Amino acid sequence: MNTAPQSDPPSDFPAIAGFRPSRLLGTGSTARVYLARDGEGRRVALKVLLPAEELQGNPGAAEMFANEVRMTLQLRHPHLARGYSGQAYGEEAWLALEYFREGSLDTQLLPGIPLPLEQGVRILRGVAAGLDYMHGQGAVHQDVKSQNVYLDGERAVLADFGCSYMMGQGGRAGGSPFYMAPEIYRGEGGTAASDVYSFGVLGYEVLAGQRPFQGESYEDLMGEHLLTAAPSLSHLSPQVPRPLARLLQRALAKAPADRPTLAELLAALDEVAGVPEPLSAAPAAACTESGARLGRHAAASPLTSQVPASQASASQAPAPAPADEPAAGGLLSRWNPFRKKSDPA
Ligand SMILES: Nc1ncnc2c1ncn2[C@@H]1O[C@H](COP(=O)(O)OP(=O)(O)OP(=O)(O)O)[C@@H](O)[C@H]1O
Repeated sequence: MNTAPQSDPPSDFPAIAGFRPSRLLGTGSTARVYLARDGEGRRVALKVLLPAEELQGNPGAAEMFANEVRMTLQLRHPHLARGYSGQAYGEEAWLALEYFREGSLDTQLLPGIPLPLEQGVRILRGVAAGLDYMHGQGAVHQDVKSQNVYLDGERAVLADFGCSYMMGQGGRAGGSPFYMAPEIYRGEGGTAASDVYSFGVLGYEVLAGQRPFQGESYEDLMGEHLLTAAPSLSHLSPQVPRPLARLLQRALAKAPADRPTLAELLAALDEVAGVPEPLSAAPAAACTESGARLGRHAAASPLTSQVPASQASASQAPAPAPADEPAAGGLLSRWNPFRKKSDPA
């Protein structure tokens, strides 16, 4: 049942046919995000490309947004943000996706304070499962970070596919400086192993309450990611079982080939979680196909091509019934001073 108030939305809100925006959730580097009701009365996060005058310092923004629309509508997994519909191109490009009322993980993290082990492991398992699915589809995420992980009760969901691409089709290297693998700093293309590296940084953030490298500028961080060995996670956070701590530390190996696979990481996380049916082995509820793996980190060739804009704007999918809107709220304001996406290539 549509319980949306019938009053008109404020006039400075976008007029996207079929949606009633009610408030601004936030503004990113490419889009403004509104809480809105769609035609079925469900709550959605409605992402709308920023107007051209606001994108002038960011020439690749429209392309990045188009990419995000296509990838979000294409990928289907319980631990990836669900896209409902969108329009990839044009000045009024937009994307309607699953709304996460609890907000993103970064707002729940306090510097220096790890999450309780059980909660941290649950979050990491979810992210690893979503990422593993992406890799199986031939895609790389390229921007795994706590700001792009959303929480929905016990479910952790990886979102924001603006930097993602299908490896078979090529794309630009990118990411966020606290999380970027050495090869990305060197301007090489991102691979599944680069995502594993970013996942390792996320692992430290969640389980140790701090990122492994803390530089205060882009250059400092580049030096640390390229040259400094990651601190021991067991030392930083003795409550993390040794095998998992060692694996997460190995995810930060400078050479991509020395990093563990997501399957190895998932198995270690499953072990700590003590799950009877490992998430690593569970079928992805919403997936129709799965990809064969090529080598340790390589993804299969893409099983599906990117959704063309014409299809993207028509794509619709059923969604869970929305819960009541809560008071949004995290414990902290954003913890990442380096918000700009970089493209060192
Ligand atoms: N699906 C969602 N559910 C709830 N809130 C969301 C959702 N998507 C985005 N938001 C909110 O909107 C803000 C802007 O999101 P967006 O993804 O555009 O940018 P970002 O990830 O914060 O930054 P950047 O685009 O620079 O990476 C987020 O910080 C978050 O507060």
